[in-house]
Amino acid sequence: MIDRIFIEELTVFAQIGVYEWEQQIKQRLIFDVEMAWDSRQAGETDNLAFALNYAEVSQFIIDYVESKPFLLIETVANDVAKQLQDRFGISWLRIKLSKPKAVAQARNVGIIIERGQLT
Ligand SMILES: Nc1nc2c(c(=O)[nH]1)N=C([C@H](O)[C@@H](O)CO)CN2
Repeated sequence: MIDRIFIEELTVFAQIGVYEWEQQIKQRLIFDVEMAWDSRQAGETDNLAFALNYAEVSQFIIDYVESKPFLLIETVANDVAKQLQDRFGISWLRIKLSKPKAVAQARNVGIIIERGQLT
């Protein structure tokens, strides 16, 4: 299956980081997400019920990441991937998670993960 729903540059303000000073502030994380989804039924019926609702997925990511503190971006990416797969029935996804202010000399740093199988 080759269809994908994507979300680009979803911004979330999170308590994230390994250092003491990072526990006191919120920092910007940016998500780029690609999710495999068979879109044929939605496309044939024009019915959102058969679609992977990107608005719902976006809101879930925001609520989840804002709900608790994290140390590593690895944990955020891994947890969000697992939650999305379990809650929305997504067989494969790729998450690029950026923490743009983390290294002053770099434009951006982050992680890219893929989970599941492209069927
Ligand atoms: N691979 C990682 N390296 C680092 C992380 C991380 O989450 N994953 N985090 C930090 C600090 O929190 C940093 O962002 C503070 O500027 C350092 N390295």
